[in-house]
Amino acid sequence: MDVNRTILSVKNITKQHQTTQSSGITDISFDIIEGEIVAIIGESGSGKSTLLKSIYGLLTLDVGEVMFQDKRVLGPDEQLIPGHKGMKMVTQDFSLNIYAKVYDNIASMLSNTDVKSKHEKTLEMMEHLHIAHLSAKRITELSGGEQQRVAIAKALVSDTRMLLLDEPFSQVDALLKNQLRADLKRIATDTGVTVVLVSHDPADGLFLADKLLLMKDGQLLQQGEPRALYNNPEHLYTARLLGNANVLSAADALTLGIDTAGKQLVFYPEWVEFDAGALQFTIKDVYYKGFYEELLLEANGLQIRGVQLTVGSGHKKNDQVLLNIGRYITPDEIA
Ligand SMILES: Nc1ncnc2c1ncn2[C@@H]1O[C@H](COP(=O)(O)OP(=O)(O)OP(=O)(O)O)[C@@H](O)[C@H]1O
Repeated sequence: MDVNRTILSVKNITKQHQTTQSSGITDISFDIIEGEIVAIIGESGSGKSTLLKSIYGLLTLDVGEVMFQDKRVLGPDEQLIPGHKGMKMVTQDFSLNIYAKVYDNIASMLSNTDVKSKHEKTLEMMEHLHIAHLSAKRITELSGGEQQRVAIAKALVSDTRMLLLDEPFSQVDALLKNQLRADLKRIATDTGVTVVLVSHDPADGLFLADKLLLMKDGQLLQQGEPRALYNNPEHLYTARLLGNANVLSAADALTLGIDTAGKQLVFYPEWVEFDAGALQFTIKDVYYKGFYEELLLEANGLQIRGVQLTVGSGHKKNDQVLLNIGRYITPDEIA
């Protein structure tokens, strides 16, 4: 039997920062199941970091509570070292001792009462993170990606059940990013640890997460499994954040023969069928992207962006093409 055990429960939490404008997070509630990877995503200033810090016990909440393994997470006014010992947060600066060796950075998290077990656990964690070969290197000798693995190993070695990651891929280039995303997924599966990460790049969430939490203006706008949210966004914000959504007004939709009953028409470029249907568009521009081309299409001043074709499909600038908007949604208008 599949037993889904809640490891974290966020109950109606509100935290307003002391500024003249309203800022922070308002009345947020959700549960996280043990072993899940959860990504908190949203535009800049939407409250992602405030939420992560609240979960970790770094902020004194105005209202509500965070329960980790059925115990309330205490805030900074209640205990000197915030949080809970089963949770660890890895921040963007990694907080490593840069002069110490990789091994010592990780081992320093364990007590000396059982030196043999300390050594074994450190070795085991380095194996898990694929950094055993770096054991004797100093942090200053490592790349950004390697430092990140050491930081995660350090966070996980002391029986951590939940890993909180603040923008884990912000320090690495695009090539390494895919590798690190895949690594993080593997590590979570191998160790069974629950991961909560904050990212300004929704692609991280789509790639990695079992569950997305979409923040907007300090509120939890939508939550759910990435594929479900991508395919059925309740709000325009969700479609814009997760995909390269095209948005047309109801009046513009009508000119294309689509009656949206006054709502905006939203569709991803991959929902547009090419050389099909009866909508005649002009190719206004072709953007070369390597193994594919992206088109800018226009009809009567209406533009459709992001439709992709494989290179060599034969379509070029100023060609007339027929399109069919094979699928669209008319989500609620939270911009
Ligand atoms: N310590 C603070 N004092 C005052 N206001 C704050 C503080 N921290 C955050 N805020 C404000 O609270 C709101 C949410 O900020 P937060 O950092 O949580 O958002 P975010 O989604 O993580 O943003 P970003 O992606 O830019 O890091 C913003 O309006 C921000 O200016």
